[in-house]
Amino acid sequence: MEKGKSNNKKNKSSSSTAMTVDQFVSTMAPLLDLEKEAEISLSMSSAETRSLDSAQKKGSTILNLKCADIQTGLMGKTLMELQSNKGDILPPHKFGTHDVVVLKPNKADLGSPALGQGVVYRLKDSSITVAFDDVPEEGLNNPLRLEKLANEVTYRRMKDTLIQLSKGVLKGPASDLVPVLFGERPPTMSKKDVNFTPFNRNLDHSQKDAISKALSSKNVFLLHGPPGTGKTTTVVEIILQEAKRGSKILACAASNIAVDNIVERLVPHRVKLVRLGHPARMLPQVLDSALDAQVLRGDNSALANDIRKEMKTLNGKLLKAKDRNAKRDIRRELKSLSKEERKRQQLAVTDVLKNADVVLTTLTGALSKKLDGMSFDLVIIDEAAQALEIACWIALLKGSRCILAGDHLQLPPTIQSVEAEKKGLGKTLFERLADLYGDEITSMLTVQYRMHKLIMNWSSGELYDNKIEAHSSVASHMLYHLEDVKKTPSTESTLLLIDIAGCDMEEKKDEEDSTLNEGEAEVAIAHAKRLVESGVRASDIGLITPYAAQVVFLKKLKSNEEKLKEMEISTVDGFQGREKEAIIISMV
Ligand SMILES: Nc1ncnc2c1ncn2[C@@H]1O[C@H](COP(=O)(O)OP(=O)(O)OP(=O)(O)O)[C@@H](O)[C@H]1O
Repeated sequence: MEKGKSNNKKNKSSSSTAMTVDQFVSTMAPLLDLEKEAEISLSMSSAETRSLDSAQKKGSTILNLKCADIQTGLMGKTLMELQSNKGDILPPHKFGTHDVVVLKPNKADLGSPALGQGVVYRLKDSSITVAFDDVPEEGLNNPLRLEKLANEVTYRRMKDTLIQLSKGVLKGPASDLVPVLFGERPPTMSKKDVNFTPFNRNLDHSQKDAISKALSSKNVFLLHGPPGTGKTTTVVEIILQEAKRGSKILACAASNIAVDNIVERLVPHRVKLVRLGHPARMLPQVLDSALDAQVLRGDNSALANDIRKEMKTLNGKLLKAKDRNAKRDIRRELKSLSKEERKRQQLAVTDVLKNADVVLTTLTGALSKKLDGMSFDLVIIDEAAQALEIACWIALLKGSRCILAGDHLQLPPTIQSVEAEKKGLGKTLFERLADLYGDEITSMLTVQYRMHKLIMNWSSGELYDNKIEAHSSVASHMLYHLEDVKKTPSTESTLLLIDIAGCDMEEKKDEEDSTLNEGEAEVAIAHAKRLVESGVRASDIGLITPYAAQVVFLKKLKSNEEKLKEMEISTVDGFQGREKEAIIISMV
């Protein structure tokens, strides 16, 4: 690390980015309200949405669906698959997995009651699967519609956290951490280098350095991970080392998928962990680690079950009893059993959480009542540069030390309200701390395992001071090195630019004011076909674009191409953190 540079950075920024707790709370509270309003106006509940058709055009409603399949699974939830009554693919929409939705009769009035409320579990071009807690009982044989709800719970939770921060956190687990994160007290590191024996034998030098520094940090550490440099790999090793030291850890990320990614990589190491959250939001392979699943396996759950059986017998007796005194006695017994049952259920949850060395959840999930009163030795946040600072505080208030992993030079969190964004809602804690303390608390990973060096060189030069090197496994990797791929003009270039200027391919706007270019979309699909014809598997190709309207149009073109069925199409944001052998970008 360059010392001089770190000091520079610190001096420059302490004045420009230091912020007191009070300033933070008073700036953020109104911005959160703006953001909430913007999100509500995007959803169905908006007063501006006067008709169902306009709601469908906005993408917040999908009309005219049929129930194609119902299954039970997922810890007692009902999974319902819905398809369009009108054709093979769903109309353009803005539903995403994990969104909260309501199911209604297709033609029911805007404000009419729902048949059921659930969480989007799976999305395909032709169907959408929703997980309901209870099966909607009637109306499923008629046409249906789905409406997207604004996620008000998340805002309430963030507001609660601001209130907690504003009340002062002199007591509580984070009392020593807060002053450091607001620049009132300097961060500290243990004097001695921490040596460790890695669980992962493949760690590179920059990963090992970062881990050692993370383990010696006493209050805050930033793990800066440029694309493909093994940030999550490093986070997993830090968690394992900390668990080995006896720390109780809360590990979070902004998105469910990022949390599951960590769970998946921890499970083989048999560390005692629990994943908190709605099972419909988890990857199938981590469900075994879910709190719900572990609670069901616990002794107290078995006891609660026995009590429920006993109550059932007693209820039967109560129905048959004639004598008033006997009835009174049974009722009394039922009441005490019911209390005992509730207690056992709560204990079952507490047992699992107390027993775990690592608790994993999304940032907003960390405000779950189940974690009330619990404190952690360490809070680790992955994807921290994509999370709102307020969301980070939900987790941070539960711990005395924190490690944030991310890359503030990649995409920031998505913000709906232009005004809130301008006024600073999107400035992340990661960025603020990087400005405030710089190299003093940061390690950057410098070996990347994703890209050919020619692709990497641009970002390394522009953003990372030319410090990134490509690992030998990828440095010269070409598409035609893949099994069964032929050397053709499409597979022998590392980076291919196709200029469509002057080709009569004009941009246009869709009803939502999103931009698309149909001609360019055809060029992109044609290139994907050439790659597949050269032997590249469609599932190894990702087609990304900055505009939602272009995604919709590309998907429409793809639906006519059998060979491209397994190719993923997504917005750029939606793809961040993923990897494919070949990426086609439609810039529009
Ligand atoms: N030391 C290593 N040796 C070999 N492969 C590695 C090493 N570290 C990471 N990788 C590989 O590099 C890829 C990216 O790793 P990981 O998912 O941890 O990166 P990341 O930095 O979190 O990614 P993103 O850029 O999406 O944030 C993975 O395929 C991983 O297995």
